[in-house]
Amino acid sequence: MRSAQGLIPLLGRARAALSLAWRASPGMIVLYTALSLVGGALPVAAGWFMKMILDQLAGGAAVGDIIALTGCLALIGVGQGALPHALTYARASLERGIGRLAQIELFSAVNGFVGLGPFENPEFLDKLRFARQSGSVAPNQVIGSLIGGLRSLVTVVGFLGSLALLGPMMAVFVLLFSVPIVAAEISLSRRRSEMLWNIGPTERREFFYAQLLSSVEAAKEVRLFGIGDFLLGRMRSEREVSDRAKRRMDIRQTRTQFGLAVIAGVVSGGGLIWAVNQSRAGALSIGDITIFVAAVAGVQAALNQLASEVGFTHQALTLYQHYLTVVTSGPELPVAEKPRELPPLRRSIQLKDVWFRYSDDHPWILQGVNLEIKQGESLGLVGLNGAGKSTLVKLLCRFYDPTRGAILWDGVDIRQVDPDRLRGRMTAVFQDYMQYDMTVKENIGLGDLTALEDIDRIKRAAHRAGIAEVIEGLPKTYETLLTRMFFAESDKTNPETGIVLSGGQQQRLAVSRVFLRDQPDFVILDEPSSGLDAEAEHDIHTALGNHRKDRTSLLISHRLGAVRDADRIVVLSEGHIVEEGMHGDLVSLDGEYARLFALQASGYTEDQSDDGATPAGAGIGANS
Ligand SMILES: Nc1ncnc2c1ncn2[C@@H]1O[C@H](COP(=O)(O)OP(=O)(O)OP(=O)(O)O)[C@@H](O)[C@H]1O
Repeated sequence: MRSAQGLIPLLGRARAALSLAWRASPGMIVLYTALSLVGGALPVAAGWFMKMILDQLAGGAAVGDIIALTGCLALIGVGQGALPHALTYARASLERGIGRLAQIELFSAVNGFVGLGPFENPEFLDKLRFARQSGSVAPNQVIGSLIGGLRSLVTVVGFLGSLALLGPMMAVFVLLFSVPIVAAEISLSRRRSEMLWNIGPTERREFFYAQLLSSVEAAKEVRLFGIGDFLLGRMRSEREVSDRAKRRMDIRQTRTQFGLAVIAGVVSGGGLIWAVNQSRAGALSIGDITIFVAAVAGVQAALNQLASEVGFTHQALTLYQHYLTVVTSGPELPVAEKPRELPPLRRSIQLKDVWFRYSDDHPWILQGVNLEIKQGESLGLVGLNGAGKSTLVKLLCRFYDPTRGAILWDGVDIRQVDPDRLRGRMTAVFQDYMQYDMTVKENIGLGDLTALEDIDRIKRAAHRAGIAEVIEGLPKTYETLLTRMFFAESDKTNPETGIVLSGGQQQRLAVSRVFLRDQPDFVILDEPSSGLDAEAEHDIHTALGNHRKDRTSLLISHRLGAVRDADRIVVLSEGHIVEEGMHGDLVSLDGEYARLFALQASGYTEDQSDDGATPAGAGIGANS
């Protein structure tokens, strides 16, 4: 486990957890503390009143005196009965407040990441999982333990004081008994935290298989290839691995706690023998024995409670490290303190000797790429799978920074610009575009929040993406929910509660987000038409072509016909630019592009002459 385990870091985390709890709900903390302190004093008071009643009875006191004492004891009993409910209410309110604030702070921090690095890093994803679990658990645990500890302390001090009056050695003996309990609980919690971290990857894999078995995306292949049992087997064996680790931990814990229970029994039994002997010798009254028994039991229960709270707190604080790491990490990419202005693009976007790899352990994806995209130019980018095209897009959007080299916007390094301003000047359809489980209107409106409520702009964008007609036919047109996830029991059979679009329709919706941004300086289209039928692809490329006209654009497509009308085409291979020029130049060059183009063209021209191959499908969106 990588998190520091020393006392100082733990105290630092405890302070941070308490600070969060205080910011979340100061009033409830005060109420909860007050109720807890009263709750801690009540058992001691009950013990003393019981002792006094018994001593009065044994001494033949007046009935009136005994009734008054009994009345007080009854009142204490009422308090003891009612208090747990008040405590539960206060605790639940406190937990809700802490949970809400922890969630907001965590997701604000996640939202503050500039790029994609953390989201594509498995170690970070593990941290995030623990952070989500521990973000509210630790502050709740610390505040609960602290107040519960105070309450136990009141009980322990009260009873120890009583014990000290009766037999000072017994008080010392019972107190010493607490040391091994607390030490054992801390050791157990440390081991449990380590175990939880170690089984993180196993649990992630188990979760992955469970997702595959239940997700609609995977259901087709799972059934067609008959891999359900195979995945089930893998999920089960991952589960068995994590369960074995947890069982080992449970056995260790049970063994330790059994040992402690034996010691507790010996202490109580020894104490009782001592008290009975003292009573026979006339040194203790019946009432003294009562309070002695209550004190030993009360101190042991309070110490046990205290020790397990310390153990839980230790474990929660160990995992809380992940929460603090996430919320305090700040942006993962450097953000300029005084960002430079980013006026509309006038000259070019330039990649200067750009090298990139995802981490030091990964291979180079881009190797010394030099590329200038002139203002107003449409650039086509082609290359085989894995050549680095989408990676280059990620750098242009500043989802990552180049490992070496720079990307310049009119000569300004994009690292010196506010990332939001940079992205505000672009628009994009990504290869792995999103469909949001929201209404049609929102799905389009998210392309430009200023248009979220501007139905005319949204309709225009839908129209240009060729999806308007489909939307008009939906039960609630632009207000139709594009998911069946949120239906209520009462309307689950009502189609108006949500529909599912086809893959191509979803892609058109993603394209309409591009059309919503009226004046983007730079348009990125990474396989914008991969899921469309031939006619739709033609329509979309024509519309996108118009949208790109006079704008700087980058179009990535494996269908070379779609990029052939670009002003310039660049061929990327294994992280290098290997060819560039216009379609005709590249075909004449007879290199990689010509080879790929001929390969695609042959699929359409089998029964035509070989010369002048113009693939019908490959020519979609072209000037041909
Ligand atoms: N987050 C990541 N971490 C590590 N490696 C990655 C990551 N994303 C992509 N890669 C690797 O980078 C290389 C280039 O991937 P990229 O997606 O840029 O290629 P591409 O040219 O867009 O391919 P395709 O045509 O298949 O979309 C691939 O080898 C891929 O495995």
